[in-house]
Amino acid sequence: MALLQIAGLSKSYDNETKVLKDISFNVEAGEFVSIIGPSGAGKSTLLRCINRMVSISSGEVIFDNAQVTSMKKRALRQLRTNIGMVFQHYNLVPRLTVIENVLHGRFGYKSTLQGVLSRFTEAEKEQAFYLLRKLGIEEHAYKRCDQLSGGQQQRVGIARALIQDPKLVLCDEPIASLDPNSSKIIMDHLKSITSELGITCLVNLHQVEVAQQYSDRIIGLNQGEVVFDGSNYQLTEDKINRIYGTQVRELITV
Ligand SMILES: Nc1ncnc2c1ncn2[C@@H]1O[C@H](COP(=O)(O)OP(=O)(O)OP(=O)(O)O)[C@@H](O)[C@H]1O
Repeated sequence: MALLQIAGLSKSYDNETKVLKDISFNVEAGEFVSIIGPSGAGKSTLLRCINRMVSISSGEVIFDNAQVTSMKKRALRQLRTNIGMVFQHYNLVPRLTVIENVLHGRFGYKSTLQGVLSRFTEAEKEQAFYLLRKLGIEEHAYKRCDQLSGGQQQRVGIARALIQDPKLVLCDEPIASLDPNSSKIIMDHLKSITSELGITCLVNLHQVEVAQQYSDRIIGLNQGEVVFDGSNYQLTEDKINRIYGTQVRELITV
């Protein structure tokens, strides 16, 4: 069975306008899937429905055989432990050190008291350093996060997601705030999460060509609907036009 199954998913924030309309697709374990589409197409909302950061208006999201749509508190906590999230603006605690931010990824496994006291095991600390080494930022472990560049901060965000030991990592425009060099470093790391660690990745992207370069599969959203679902080779100019409408030329040449 697919790791993630989405069937007939619709979302409205105001009970009037549907931001997502009858979305259906599956993601297999070990896939690297990009979601592309113009601004406002519903890409972030879709990711937020998957980990229930927003409620689902109708339809089904099934993750790892569990029905996400109806999950209550305890089940949601478990879900979010299994799903790591990487954000455009990193969502780190700026005044805390890199290593502290990474260890925050373990909070889902702790009791409230352990969390408040920041009690982490030696194995968790070793794993945090291992991940920082893998991501090439171990030397910054004791620096405050706000002393790091954007690209370095995003690598901290990736380490924090990975230390959760997730089955799926959701990335919401992970390179939208980064220069081309840092973007490449981040995309290479995200790709290796799937190719080396076997963790499934679902990545929202603005840049078509980045999606084409890195993805096993691309899903195109337009006005809340899936208008393309296929491989890079199937994403012809016609299909890109269907996804972006008239904005296509501008976006492709960015
Ligand atoms: N919390 C919210 N409350 C009300 N409307 C929202 C909320 N979040 C998003 N929307 C609306 O839902 C629609 C889809 O937004 P969403 O952020 O999911 O699109 P997106 O494809 O990720 O866009 P972008 O690429 O610009 O981030 C937009 O019209 C947006 O204004």
